[in-house]
Amino acid sequence: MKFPHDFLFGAASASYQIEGAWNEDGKGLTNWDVFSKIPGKTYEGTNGDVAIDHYHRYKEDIKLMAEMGLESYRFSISWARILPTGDGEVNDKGLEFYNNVINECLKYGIVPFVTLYHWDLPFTLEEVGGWTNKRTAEAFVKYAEVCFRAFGDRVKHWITFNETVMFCGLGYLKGAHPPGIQNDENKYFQATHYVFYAHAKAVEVYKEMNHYGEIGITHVFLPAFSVDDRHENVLAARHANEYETFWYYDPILKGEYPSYVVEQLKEKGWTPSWTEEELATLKRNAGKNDFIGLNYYQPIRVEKNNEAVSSMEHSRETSTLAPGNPSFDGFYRTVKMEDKTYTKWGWEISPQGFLDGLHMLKERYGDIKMYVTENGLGDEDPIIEGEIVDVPRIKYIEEHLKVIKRAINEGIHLKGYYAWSVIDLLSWLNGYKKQYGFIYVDQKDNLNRKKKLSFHWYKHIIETRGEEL
Ligand SMILES: C[C@@]1(C(=O)O)OC[C@H]2O[C@@H](O)[C@H](O)[C@@H](O)[C@H]2O1
Repeated sequence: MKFPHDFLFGAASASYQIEGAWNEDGKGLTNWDVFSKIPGKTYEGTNGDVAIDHYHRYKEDIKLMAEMGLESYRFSISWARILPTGDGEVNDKGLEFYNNVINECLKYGIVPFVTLYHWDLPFTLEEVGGWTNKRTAEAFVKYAEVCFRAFGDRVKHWITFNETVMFCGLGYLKGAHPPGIQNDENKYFQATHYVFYAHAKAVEVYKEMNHYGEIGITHVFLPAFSVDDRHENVLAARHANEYETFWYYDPILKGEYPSYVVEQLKEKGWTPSWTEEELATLKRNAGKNDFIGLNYYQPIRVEKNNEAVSSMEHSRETSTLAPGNPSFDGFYRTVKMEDKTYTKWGWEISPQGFLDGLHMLKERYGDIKMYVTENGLGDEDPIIEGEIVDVPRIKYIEEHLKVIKRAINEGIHLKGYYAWSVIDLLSWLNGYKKQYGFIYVDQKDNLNRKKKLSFHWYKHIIETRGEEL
């Protein structure tokens, strides 16, 4: 049986990780341009100054996507190319670049799926408190409106934010991402609230413009499961799902925060300084969301944590979701289990965990449309006689596509799959240690592109609409 005719087979990227041209054509400084140059922050001091030079090679890259038969390309716009100071004057060269990228996609019949914010914040806004300052939320709405007006005639699929838990959690709890603050729960929850408020306002603006496209938000989807049936561990899994999933999806889809978390924030003094107007904005716009995007890589297996957790020191490695760490509030810890399979970076490989998690979402949020906006294998790809033989990636994606087909048959409203990533790109903290792409980029030879084995495999899957899966 094939995937439905309206199911989109896509792949994804992000501006800071592919574009380079960090200071070209009027682009403003971003938080990542600054943070990545602080000694010790990234592996071997890698940064996005050049990345894979997509800014100058986008035509070659999109042509390769067309050769793969890609139906849709998810990419992000760098806010600082459009509004270099965050909320000041528009930079026409920035508009020009993304108009060119969009038109190049459409030339090949590739559907552009645009993320407005994939972690690269104009530095002028970071300097005044970033997402803990309501000015950033208001600036985002202005930026979103500029993009809707400039590109909305051709872009009909919009994602406001990518993985809020990552840029807020790593920015204010683990300190591994800008602004590099550790263990500040008040700033963390405040930042997430202003992001949700900015999202709701952007949805409201978009719908008022009657572009007849669709808009949503993308979250990390990290379903938590207890390691066993012991009551305290079942409670730990519930706690993890409340803080890592419902805190993120409820304000978007229900227009209110999960009471389980709200009550505990009050007890701990971590309640954001939200206003009635902001909460009313969430409520008023919840029903206008067209979809949610799920970035699924793995589930987490949790147990109650009974050891005291002082303010944790974090490293690049502990900040990348590998199991074995206590939660920020010390309530639970993630566990690596003997009977599970893991990547080289300790991420569990669990298509079944995805299916179980999807049913959890359907139970809580009903029939909301969903896209898998990221899924893929970060690996050190085997190179044999000059060919990139990334069989592990093929197997990983194949197993997840099989489960997605099954989920659709079980009534889950899934309408597309975007592999992370379309092309090898810069990892925020890990440089080029692991690759994710269908297209290889030779860091040792002029960033030359080369089709991997998975490129040809995915081309076949798209052509046959996954009939054999
Ligand atoms: C931490 C990490 C990684 O490098 O493995 O997770 C998977 C993927 O998630 C994306 O949202 C990030 O933009 C991209 O850089 C990747 O980041």
